[in-house]
Amino acid sequence: MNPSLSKFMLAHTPKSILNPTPTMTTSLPLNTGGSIPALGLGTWQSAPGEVKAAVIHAIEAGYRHIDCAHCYQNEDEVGAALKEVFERGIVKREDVFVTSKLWCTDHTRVEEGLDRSLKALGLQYLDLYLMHWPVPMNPNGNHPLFPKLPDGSRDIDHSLTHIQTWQNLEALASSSPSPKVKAIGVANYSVKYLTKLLEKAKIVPAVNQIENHPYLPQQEVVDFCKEKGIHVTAYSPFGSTGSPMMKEEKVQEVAKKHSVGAGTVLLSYHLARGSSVIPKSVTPSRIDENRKLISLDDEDMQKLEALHKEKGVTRFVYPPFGIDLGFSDKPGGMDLSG
Ligand SMILES: NC(=O)C1=CN([C@@H]2O[C@H](COP(=O)(O)OP(=O)(O)OC[C@H]3O[C@@H](n4cnc5c(N)ncnc54)[C@H](OP(=O)(O)O)[C@@H]3O)[C@@H](O)[C@H]2O)C=CC1
Ligand SMILES: O=C[C@H](O)[C@@H](O)[C@@H](O)[C@H](O)C(=O)O
Repeated sequence: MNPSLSKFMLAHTPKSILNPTPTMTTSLPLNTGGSIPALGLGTWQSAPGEVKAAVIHAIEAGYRHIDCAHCYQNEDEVGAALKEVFERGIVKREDVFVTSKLWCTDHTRVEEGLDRSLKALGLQYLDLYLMHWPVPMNPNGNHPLFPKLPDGSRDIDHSLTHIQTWQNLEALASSSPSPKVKAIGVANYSVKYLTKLLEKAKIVPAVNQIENHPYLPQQEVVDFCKEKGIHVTAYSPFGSTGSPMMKEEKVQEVAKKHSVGAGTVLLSYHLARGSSVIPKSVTPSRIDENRKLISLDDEDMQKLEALHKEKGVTRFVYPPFGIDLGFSDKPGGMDLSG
């Protein structure tokens, strides 16, 4: 085609055609050659007794991505839900993207941690296995998940670093003949920790799952991940428990402009940035509502991107590890970056 004609057509093509409206099953590429569905169901703090119904409802409603973790203490119920949807023929195993995470007390026994999650979930393989935090904790402490020292602080295991944990995950991902994980990644990694990891890594993490919303855009992490080919998944998109971000005035203004709910704006913000997003709900009507995504325009994004400067950076999820994880909004603590 004549180059000036193609330039003209590009300039006059509606933006909606160039950037089609994302849908919940829009697939985003991973550096493994695979892909991840743009929207997943979160399961943290989804109580046993509620999470099975939530997962079944989500799959029936079209979700194809479930975010789990051993630490959530509900993987057996998620597994029961998956068993049911597979048996009822609603979806096949290969049509659902299942993520789980290696908990901090399992850094010295990654295969055991993985096998425990696979057993609870009733699966032969995971689509993605993440290191939940770059912080090893005592595997033989006074609590299986949250061991503490007598002074009440978290019982950190200083016998290994997150880099050794990553090397053990790499071995799992490259085991033959068929690895039990299709992809490995990390969560809660700052640029500082990622830089140290990449110096030694043979496999670049497929994903970095981080807290992300307009009060905590983490632009430096998102940009760094993009440069290194690491996909970002945004967690706590509504500001976690009680969804405080939904009340934000500017979010509501954007929602009103597009005649959608505040949740749609908060989820669509990540799609506009090339990230996937994993809202949690155990409420059927909200699980349905959270499927809706739209294309936000530059004006909307500018408004949302200015929010953390106007209101201050706010991080809703920051466990008391006592460790400096390299995030500029949370200085202090021991440096374990290696
Ligand atoms: N890697 C990590 O360290 C972390 C990962 N995650 C993952 O991300 C997921 C999402 O983050 P999470 O912290 O749970 O919080 P979210 O930001 O997803 O918010 C969840 C809260 O919002 C409510 N909610 C959901 N949808 C709506 C709606 N449409 N209208 C009003 N309220 C709504 C939920 O209530 P209800 O359920 O009662 O409907 C719940 O109280 C987690 O579940 C987990 O899978 C989260 C934190 C850390
Ligand atoms: O994924 C969710 C969060 O990371 C959660 O697992 C942690 O915040 C945990 O409750 C902790 O206290 O360390």
